[in-house]
Amino acid sequence: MAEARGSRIALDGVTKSYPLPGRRGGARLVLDRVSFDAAPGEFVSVIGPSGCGKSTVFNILAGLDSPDSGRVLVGDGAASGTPHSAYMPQKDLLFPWRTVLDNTALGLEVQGIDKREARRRARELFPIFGLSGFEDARPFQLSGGMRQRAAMLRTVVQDRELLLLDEPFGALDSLTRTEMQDWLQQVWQRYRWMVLMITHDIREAVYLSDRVIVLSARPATVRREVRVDLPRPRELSVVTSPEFVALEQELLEVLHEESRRALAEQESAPW
Ligand SMILES: Nc1ncnc2c1ncn2[C@@H]1O[C@H](COP(=O)(O)OP(=O)(O)OP(=O)(O)O)[C@@H](O)[C@H]1O
Repeated sequence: MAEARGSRIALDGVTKSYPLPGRRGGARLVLDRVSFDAAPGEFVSVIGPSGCGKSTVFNILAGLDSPDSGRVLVGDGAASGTPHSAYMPQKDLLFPWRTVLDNTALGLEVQGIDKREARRRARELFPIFGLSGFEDARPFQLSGGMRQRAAMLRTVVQDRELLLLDEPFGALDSLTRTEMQDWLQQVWQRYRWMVLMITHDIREAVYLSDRVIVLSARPATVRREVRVDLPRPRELSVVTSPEFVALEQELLEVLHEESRRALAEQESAPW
């Protein structure tokens, strides 16, 4: 098992508003003093009602957006200009005209790494990501699970301290999804990346994570943090253990409560 490396990354009192769409003036508060962290080698999931601000949190962590107030901390200091995270968005965004290898090397090329070197580094990971033999294939020749693994390889190969996975398995059928969760659990165990993952699937969050963070209805605040102390490696059958079911139940109750609040809020102020 790899040694966990890197620095703790934290959101410290992050607040963010966006202008109201189609209205002159006025703003919608999306994040309200959100604070949480991830430690090197830790797998943390973020769940919350639809539209509560999860992707906004990721955009801020990835440096794609900036907070109105509050900070992103890396170690003990405020994040500098260098990106510390690699972001895997909801859609796999593989370019259809590029081979799988060229797609997976793209993130490194964008960083300015020589094309041959970028391909060499990406190619090395193909066996781990179950993609050997598909280096020269085009994305349409891959199954849904393989496409997601290719998108994840492109993210991991960038060798950043933090991986941001935004619903990585959201578009997959349930069997493929379970296989991918099992696979990710095994590779994570080997590499011990620091991961923040957005998911709508509580079972997936508990199965994969060391900690689950529940965001409230918008404006998002941290509503609950739950530690998952189930021993690793986790068999798929762990989902039926009483400890697992109790955690799932606790999270389900909080999430339902927040989803109901989000719905009520939307009915009273649909903008
Ligand atoms: N660039 C933007 N400009 C204006 N409003 C935005 C912008 N980005 C997000 N929002 C608004 O902020 C709120 C939170 O959006 P966000 O995508 O972060 O939620 P989410 O929790 O990731 O949603 P979902 O679970 O549906 O993916 C939404 O009301 C959205 O319309």
